[in-house]
Amino acid sequence: MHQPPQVQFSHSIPFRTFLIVVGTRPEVIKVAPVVRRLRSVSWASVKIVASGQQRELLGQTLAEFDLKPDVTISHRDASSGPAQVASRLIHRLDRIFGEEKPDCVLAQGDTTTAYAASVASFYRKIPFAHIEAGLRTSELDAPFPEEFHRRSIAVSATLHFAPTSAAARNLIDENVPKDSVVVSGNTVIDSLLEVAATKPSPPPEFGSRRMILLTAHRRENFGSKLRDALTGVRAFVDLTPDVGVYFPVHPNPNAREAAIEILAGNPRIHLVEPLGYREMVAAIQNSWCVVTDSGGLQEEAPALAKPVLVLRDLTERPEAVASGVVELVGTSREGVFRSLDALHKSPTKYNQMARPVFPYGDGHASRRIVDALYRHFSTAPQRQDASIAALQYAS
Ligand SMILES: CC(=O)N[C@H]1[C@@H](OP(=O)(O)OP(=O)(O)OC[C@H]2O[C@@H](n3ccc(=O)[nH]c3=O)[C@H](O)[C@@H]2O)O[C@H](CO)[C@@H](O)[C@@H]1O
Repeated sequence: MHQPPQVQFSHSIPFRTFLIVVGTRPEVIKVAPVVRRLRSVSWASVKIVASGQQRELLGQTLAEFDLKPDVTISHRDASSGPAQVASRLIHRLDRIFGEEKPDCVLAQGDTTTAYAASVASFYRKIPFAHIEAGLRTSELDAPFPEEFHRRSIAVSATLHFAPTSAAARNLIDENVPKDSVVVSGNTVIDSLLEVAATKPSPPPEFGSRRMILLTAHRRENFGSKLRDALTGVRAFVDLTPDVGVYFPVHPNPNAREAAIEILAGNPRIHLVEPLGYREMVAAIQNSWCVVTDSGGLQEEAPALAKPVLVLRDLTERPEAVASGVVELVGTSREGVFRSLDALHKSPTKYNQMARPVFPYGDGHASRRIVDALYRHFSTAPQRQDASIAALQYAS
């Protein structure tokens, strides 16, 4: 595996304090390696702020990665549209940033939490470092509201950690200063490879049947799109006796109701509660293929040599599509049925898609990120724009 260039820590830098803001399961999975690495260096301290955007999944995932939030934002108000969550969080984070006075705020991805953290940092003039920067679809509302969040974050961030060269190019095309962009790889591959190496056991339902690992919960698919897609999966499984489905169902009621209504009642379809990350990695490793609208699974499954059918028309992760191991199949019932059937009927097609490819990283993204933070803070005075050489790496 390619090793990233080592930064020579030839002189010490003043001690720096970082706040990492997380709100959802995938953010924890993706920031955990960065937190661990920042905690292993002598020049930094890091605190975790839990935004509570996803309450149960956030707590479970933090515990699984042995992380405890230093500050937890509790929500008494139950209203949960993106506007309410964003406005509450900007207000609360502003107070926290004012009290903590960190040298830098970090957040990952494109959630309302990451967006609110970037806005609150901007108002406080605190440098903001964005992990998983530069992902883009061509449409501002797909995915909704994540595409808007990530484009907005790019406007004010000081450092942009792009997972791929294409993501870095997207940023530069939007006039983000080149020297503030670092191609780091995606930290999800750090977490994935670490967990996969421990060889977690597959869920008992897997047996010897070909298992489709299914996840579906994107806001823009709720309603008829999700129902159509699940109907396509159901029709395929009803007609194909050697195939089963394993579906960890997201707690969102829109996802849950559709899953139960359309998929319950076939003994080869297993609807289960959300999995811990170890169980999830085992489920990917032992699946026949992955059918999903998730972003993270499009990154993880190719690294574990599993074909992915994506229940969307667009993706901000085109690299694995270009490699031929991920296919965008949309959400129509015929399209989903046809794609599963083609994969089942053609061993050649299956084998072409079941290859390990690593377009999103090599497992060393967190090291590149912490090295880049070191470079930035060893040269830049506090609270000033970044000047950092773009690190390129061969994936
Ligand atoms: C399409 C899109 O905009 N997706 C964004 C969304 O993530 P994303 O769509 O990946 O969010 P998901 O909730 O699907 O989470 C995926 C992650 O959770 C794991 N998993 C999933 C199910 C389960 O039962 N147990 C479990 O551990 C998966 O292996 C994966 O690592 O927020 C992320 C964090 O900001 C961003 O990086 C993504 O760009």
